[in-house]
Amino acid sequence: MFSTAFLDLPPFVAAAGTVRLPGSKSISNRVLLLAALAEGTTTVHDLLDSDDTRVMLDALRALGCGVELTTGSTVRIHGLNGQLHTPQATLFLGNAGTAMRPLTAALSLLGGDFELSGVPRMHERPIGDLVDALTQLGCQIDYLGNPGYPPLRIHPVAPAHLTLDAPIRVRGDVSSQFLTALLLALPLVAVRDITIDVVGELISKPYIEITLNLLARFGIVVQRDGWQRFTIPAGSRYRSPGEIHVEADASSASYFIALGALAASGGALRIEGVGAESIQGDIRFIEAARQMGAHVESGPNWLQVARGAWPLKAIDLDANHIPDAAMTLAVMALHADGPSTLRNIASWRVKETDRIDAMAAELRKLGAMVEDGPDFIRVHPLAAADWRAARIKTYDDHRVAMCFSLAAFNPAGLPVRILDPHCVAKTFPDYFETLFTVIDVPEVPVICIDGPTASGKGTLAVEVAHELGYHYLDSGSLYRVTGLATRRKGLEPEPAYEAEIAALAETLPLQFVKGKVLLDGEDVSDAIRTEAAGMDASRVSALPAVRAALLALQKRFRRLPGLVADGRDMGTVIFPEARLKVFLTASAAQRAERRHKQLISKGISTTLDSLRADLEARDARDSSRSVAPLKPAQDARRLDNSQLSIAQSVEQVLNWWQETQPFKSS
Ligand SMILES: O=C(O)C1=C[C@@H](OP(=O)(O)O)[C@@H](O)[C@H](O)C1
Ligand SMILES: C=C(OP(=O)(O)O)C(=O)O
Repeated sequence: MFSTAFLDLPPFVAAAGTVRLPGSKSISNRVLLLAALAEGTTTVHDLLDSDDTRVMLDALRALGCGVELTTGSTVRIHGLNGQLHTPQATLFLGNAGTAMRPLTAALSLLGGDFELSGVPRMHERPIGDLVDALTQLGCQIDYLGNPGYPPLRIHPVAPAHLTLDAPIRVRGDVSSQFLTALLLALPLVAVRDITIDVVGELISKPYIEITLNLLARFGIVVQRDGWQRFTIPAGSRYRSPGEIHVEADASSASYFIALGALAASGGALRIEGVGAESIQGDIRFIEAARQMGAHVESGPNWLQVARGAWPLKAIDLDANHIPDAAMTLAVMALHADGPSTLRNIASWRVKETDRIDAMAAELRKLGAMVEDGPDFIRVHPLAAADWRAARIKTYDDHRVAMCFSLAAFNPAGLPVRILDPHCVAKTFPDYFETLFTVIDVPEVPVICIDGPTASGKGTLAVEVAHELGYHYLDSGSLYRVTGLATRRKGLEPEPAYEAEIAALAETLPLQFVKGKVLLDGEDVSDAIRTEAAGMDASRVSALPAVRAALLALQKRFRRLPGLVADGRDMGTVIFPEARLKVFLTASAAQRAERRHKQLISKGISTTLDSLRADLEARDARDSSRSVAPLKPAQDARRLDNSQLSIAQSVEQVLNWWQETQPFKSS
């Protein structure tokens, strides 16, 4: 997951390959709650691991439910059998509607004292219609903030005091989750038939199908009269199915379906974990994508997508049945042959953010003309000349972030900046990493930081990489590791062994993991940092065959979303086309002092004078060697950090990087 302030996506040109998507949020949280209410143990396979499921799992644990995390994405839930072990809890439910609404209903009926709260936006998302329905039953719920919204306090009520004989009326026109919550919870008290009447036009209907389907898997067969009346038969009891598999998330699939529809070439994009037979209503996104021209094939638990019509065909769609996935259509609409309209989407206004406003504002930043109203959005196509490189605000809404990643696919070849990319953690923490496995870009960004020994380039490069979410290549350590591997093989770092050392370098089993350098899995970070190892590194790096062998290895580090490479010849030899090259220097006195401190802190004794003499000798050798001598690239920016703090150097490099980007501040 990217926890950076922003993530820059270079322009995409093609997409191909296979993605396996994480589990459905809607199924995961329903299954967790049902398993917790049921008798017996339920093993849940392929459970989504994200913010929304984490708050549900934490809540279940706080209620005394046994939650066993087994291998990978499998979780074992030991059901409460309708009996609370802990009838008192304060639960934080983040921004998970699928936790807040169903838990409110279940806890109101289970009897106990509970406080339910969430993130500030959750306290702006309505729950009044559900509370009204529960109050008709005799439940006691107080609003702790604004009436009609969380946070809530739930008081215990004896089952005998519940009024179950009259139909329970619930409004369905703000969120279907209120009806889902009642359907999931009422079997707890089904001593007689319990009827729910839906008032107003029910929205997001396919989510009710998911609820009914999963209730049936847990032994509860709800009788229904269309979308108006639902009856839970007397004597209904949750029975664990023992094992249950969670399908991949159909809404998450929409971003990859769209990508397949947009990508010009590169072959088809295969999506695994969900197919057209899914129980999730959002799978009907594929009908809309096909209508716009996408080629979508499907089989058991897979989809395959390729570009069909181009430009895409404009669409005019009542998108009430696919409220989440429909946002993706709004970005596809930029490539259509006319304006596209998504209708009947008023519920967008009460989700993670006001999604109609958010989509309209951010699409406009890209240059698009957008019309919007209380329950619709109309997006006009965007001509190549009108696209702008935008900084996309994400409003802590995972779907805004994921939708706008698709804007990196544009005919103007512009990058897109996604602010606060970590918001995808709500339902798809590794969204960007997954995206990067299937997209093709003309140029992966790279920043080179070269400079003499002990200039602080490693620290600077690590920090810059951290700020941008980029990969990091410590090329100096490649030579150090090669030097170490050379010694371990019993060879001298001399020209006489050049061929053997080059062969060794070519297949170096090297990884940089969390600031550590691993050689064949062994942490050699300290072993390669001794002065002797530095000398060996300098000697092997002067061997042309070794440099050639390490060249390909170094280039392989250049992966999305970008790379910060530090060394001596990153800008001159390895990545000469890099858009930003920094040549970092500091006075020999300063560098000797820093190195001295570093070694002392590691318990290695040395003197300042000898260090300075070594540094100067090494500088002379590195800048006079015939192969790739240490010198700034012609187009390098020089940074003397003798008088700068690390933070100031980082800021300077980031500012230079920013100057190479087309984003306007907006
Ligand atoms: O029941 C569910 O799992 C959901 C129902 C929908 O909400 P509304 O019914 O509020 O539209 C949907 O947007 C949400 O992401 C998940
Ligand atoms: C609306 C959404 O979430 P929630 O389950 O919190 O309602 C969503 O995931 O798009």
